[in-house]
Amino acid sequence: MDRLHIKGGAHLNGRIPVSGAKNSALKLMVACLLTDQPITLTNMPSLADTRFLAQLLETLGVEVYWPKGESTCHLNGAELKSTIAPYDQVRKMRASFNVLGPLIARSGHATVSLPGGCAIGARPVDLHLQALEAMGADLRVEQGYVKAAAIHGLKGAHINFSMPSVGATEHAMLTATLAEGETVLENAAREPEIEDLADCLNAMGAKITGAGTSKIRIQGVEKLNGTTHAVMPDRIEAGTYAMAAAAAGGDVTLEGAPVAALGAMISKLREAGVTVEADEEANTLRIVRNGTRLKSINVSTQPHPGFPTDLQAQFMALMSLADGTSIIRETIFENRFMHAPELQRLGADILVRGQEAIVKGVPQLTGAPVMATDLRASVSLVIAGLAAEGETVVNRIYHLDRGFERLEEKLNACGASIERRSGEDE
Ligand SMILES: CC(=O)N[C@H]1[C@@H](OP(=O)(O)OP(=O)(O)OC[C@H]2O[C@@H](n3ccc(=O)[nH]c3=O)[C@H](O)[C@@H]2O)O[C@H](CO)[C@@H](O)[C@@H]1O
Ligand SMILES: C=C(OP(=O)(O)O)C(=O)O
Repeated sequence: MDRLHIKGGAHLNGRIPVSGAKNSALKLMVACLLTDQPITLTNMPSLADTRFLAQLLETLGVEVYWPKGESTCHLNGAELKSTIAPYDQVRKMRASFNVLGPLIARSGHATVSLPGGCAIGARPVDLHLQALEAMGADLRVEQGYVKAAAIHGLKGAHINFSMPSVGATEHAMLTATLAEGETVLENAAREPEIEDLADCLNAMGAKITGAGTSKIRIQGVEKLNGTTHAVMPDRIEAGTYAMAAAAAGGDVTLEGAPVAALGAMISKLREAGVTVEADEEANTLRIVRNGTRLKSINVSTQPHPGFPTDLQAQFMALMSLADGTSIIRETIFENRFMHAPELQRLGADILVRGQEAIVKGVPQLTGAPVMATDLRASVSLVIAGLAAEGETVVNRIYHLDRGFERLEEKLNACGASIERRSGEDE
């Protein structure tokens, strides 16, 4: 199993290019199931998750042409050969469950394993299933699989989500593009990745308005076409490197950053005393911290445009070095503080009480062996390791490889010292 050896203490200076967004790319890839014409996705991040989803799509009969090292992926779903998404290919990743609705829309039936993904809470799929049922799908859950059929086709529906779920909004939107008549999604999630998906679907001939607001309207069409679409830049990756620079100190410019999508994170970094120069036209974000100690501030995760849950762990790493006490509230997932005990191994002072973590900043962290427990938790340990004195070994980085493209290369180019080694955990 791979692990990272990080020699902490170096300031970060330089430029980091931001990759395409994992959470957007995955749903864009699923869109290829809705058409018999080719889809080309550019700015694709080559990650464990995107490569893994490509394999699931191949199982379903999609021809995938995506050579290693290339950021353009060609998907051709002209002839689907299966409507079964097996457990082994769905359990590792949340987004793969979103093939269910498109398969029903295209083929009239589907059997899809219940999903996995990061172990950060119960993560039910009731809202996905309610939306598909409202559109006329007949669903049964048997032996861990959702078995679905829509004998009379899918029909547009009025769906009022009880909470703004990103995955359920995207799943309903994908499915409704081919349903007969109008679908209205109320209390829809407003994450930027939803707009990116709507832009791609509209380029394929879908009729979607309101994506990015809490009310989305989808006028069903009979057929969708192929298209070429550039995956939006990864706001979580950009936010992560911004916090790495803030924690380690230095002067880092993120290139191709989705500045407008990062408003909440930028304000929190500024409140903490970090200099952030955001240029929306040039798509750059410059992060500077020289010498001054970080101020401790409170944060509560919220659906977009609030502070993203996917940046909470990274922010905790940062606050563990701040002057004073910070309260971090996680309101989206029930169990997303698994990084706290690992950060404590590096000397952080954190007390978890239910949905809150009370972080008393310490002047210095010290390197130690730690274990990655989920994707964003892993990268919070990298951030802490970069700022810590001595060597930190982050074990089980397969979690990290799900969502960060060329992480060591990007950080080492700015002066970090991170080495990947294989073998037993240390
Ligand atoms: C692959 C991907 O894009 N993953 C992102 C997506 O996950 P994902 O789409 O799984 O997250 P959701 O927005 O659906 O989850 C938000 C909340 O709704 C709850 N819920 C969700 C669906 C449902 O059917 N029933 C239900 O109760 C969840 O348990 C959670 O408490 O959005 C999350 C919240 O921004 C991010 O952390 C994930 O990185
Ligand atoms: C939690 C994440 O992914 P998933 O939803 O696939 O578990 C994530 O991207 O942080």
